[in-house]
Amino acid sequence: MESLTPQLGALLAGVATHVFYFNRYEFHRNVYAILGLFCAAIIVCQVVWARAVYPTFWLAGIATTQITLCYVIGAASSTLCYRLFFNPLNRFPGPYSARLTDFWIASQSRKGHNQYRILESLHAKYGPYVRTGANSLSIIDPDLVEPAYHGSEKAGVTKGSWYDFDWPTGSLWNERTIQGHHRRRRLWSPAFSDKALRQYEKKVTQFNDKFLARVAQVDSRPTPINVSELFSLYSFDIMGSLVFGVDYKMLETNKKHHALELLTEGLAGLGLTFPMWLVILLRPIPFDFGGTGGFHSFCDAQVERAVKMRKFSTVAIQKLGIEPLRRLSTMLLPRELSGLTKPDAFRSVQPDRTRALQRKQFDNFCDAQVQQAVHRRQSVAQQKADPSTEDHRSILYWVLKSLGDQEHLEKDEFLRHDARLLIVGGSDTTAAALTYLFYNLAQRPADVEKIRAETQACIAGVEEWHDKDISHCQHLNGAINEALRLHPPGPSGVYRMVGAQGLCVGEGTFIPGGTNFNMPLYSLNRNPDIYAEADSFIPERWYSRPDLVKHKKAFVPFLSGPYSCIGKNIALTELRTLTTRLLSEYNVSLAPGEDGSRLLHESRDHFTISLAPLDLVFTPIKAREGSFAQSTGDSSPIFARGWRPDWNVWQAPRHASLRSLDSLPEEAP
Ligand code: HEM
Repeated sequence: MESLTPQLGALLAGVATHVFYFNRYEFHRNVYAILGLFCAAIIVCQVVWARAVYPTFWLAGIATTQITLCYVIGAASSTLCYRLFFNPLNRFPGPYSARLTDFWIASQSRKGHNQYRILESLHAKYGPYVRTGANSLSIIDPDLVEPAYHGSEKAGVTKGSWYDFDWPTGSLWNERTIQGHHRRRRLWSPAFSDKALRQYEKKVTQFNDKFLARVAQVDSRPTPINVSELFSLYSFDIMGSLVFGVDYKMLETNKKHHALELLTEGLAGLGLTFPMWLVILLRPIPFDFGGTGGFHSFCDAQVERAVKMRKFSTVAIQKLGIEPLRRLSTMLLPRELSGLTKPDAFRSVQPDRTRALQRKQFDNFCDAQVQQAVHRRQSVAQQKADPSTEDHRSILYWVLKSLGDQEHLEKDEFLRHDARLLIVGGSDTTAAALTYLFYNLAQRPADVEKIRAETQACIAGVEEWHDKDISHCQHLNGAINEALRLHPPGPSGVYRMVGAQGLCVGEGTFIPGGTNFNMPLYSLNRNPDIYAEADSFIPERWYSRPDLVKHKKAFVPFLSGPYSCIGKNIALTELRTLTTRLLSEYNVSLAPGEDGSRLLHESRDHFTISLAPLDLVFTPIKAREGSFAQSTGDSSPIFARGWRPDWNVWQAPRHASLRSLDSLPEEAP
């Protein structure tokens, strides 16, 4: 019995560390310290026992291993027992495996990057509260919207541990405490003031012109346009110009900037909710998979590394056996690569960059832009140049102004993170909103007519109209709301944590303190308890049919409260002005053979949605009103029936300001 005392002690120590530490505190931020302490304890044990207790180093090693194992078993069994029997979250329904591990939900969504769809099916099965992890819930109860977002400060709700993926640095968005977040957001306020927004709108107008030029380029022969891509180019061009003051000219050249390519793939891991301790633990691995690429990228990187090693030593690979690698790649590689034959799969992997590296490159790109913006501002300030030059009006200009004359701002880790945040937050989201809006409008000519009529009434006779002239157009706003409701750009919602005191929701649901939760916007926005005819696109529900919205406060596409979207007004300006411009000149329809199923089913949930293609046809209104429309004896639905080569007899309307773009290449995007 006496000889078992150290093992028993280690077992109890394991239980105690779980009960008094791991189970009570967020330990992921200290994961390195914990690991270091653990390794140090093992080494001390080994050395002390080898010198003082056991006759040989070998025997001391066996004893140390036993003790270590006992400690780990103690901590693991205590965790298991707690999760199975004592966790207060066990009264919430959900898959049994979700009780045990946070890996469950990540493993479910890893293959298809479709977490929001998995959450949708879980809610359909279990109701408004679903257990999705050892300490997390997914909730679509409208009563939670008020404390979670509008009144989060009062309710003690903060951002969840998910936001620590860049810990200990990170952007404004990663700031979890209300005070810390408030402090940082104050710096950004001047960049989003009314005065600044008025200046940004001029830039938005320039990009609207360019967008119409792209469409006009192909409209003399209505050719299908992949609008997912074109709206991405548009929104990224705008964000580059607004944030950094640089025009990347993607709309003119119809070519994606490499940073945009990197952005999409590099952020894929954000849509997977792996436990944060693992993400932080594995981050410094040379392939830098951690920040957001997560476990998935790490696995891809490992496979890639293994494949590269093959080049150096075929003999070694032969000894390892290629078959296990192939199997591993089938399991871990993105779906599009799995199922390929062995050489194909490896050929595809080799030239491909890992997502982690792509993210790193995207970060480098943003850092370089920040550096240039800082230098530009400094040099212009030194020359006392005209402060009304365009560069001065970028978002970074305002932020640098708030920061004052600090030295080496280009190296400011937080500023660099914030610049990346703006690019990501402002481009993907707006592109998604525009794409889904036009997906719906393309199938609803009556809504297009209504929007056209009301916007034209507002801008007719106004020489240079602005967003404020159309911002009250009810059908336009209603259509935008419906697109954001049915297809939220961040479909899985955001991650929040309940304060230590817990939270009472509605009439009697208590969420224990420290619980992480998310409200998947996709499911929340289609909840029949909140909206009548929840799956239908009905713009009128936002103005003349209030009976179709049962909980108005539950509609939060930009969130509300202290953590809400800072770029909401810019986004709405883009959405309203571009839609008005497009619909005033074009009818829109699905391209022949397009039914939107790629967009609906193949878009990937990377926290924001990464869009699959959608082909639309824009047809000049003049053409429709002319003899062709009459010759079919049909009205607007004709455009959904297919493209006819004889449409090319109609000349595209040209905006006077677009003549400079006439030299653009001829091919369709
Ligand atoms: C339709 C377009 C947009 C939608 C639906 C949208 C939605 C959201 C949502 C839901 C959040 C909260 C995220 C969270 O708490 O995790 C957010 C935050 C944010 N958005 Fe947007 N956004 C859009 C456009 C934009 C634009 C154009 C910009 C930039 C100009 C932008 C910049 C930001 C920033 C900086 C944050 C972080 C704010 C903070 O943490 O204080 N967004 N957005």
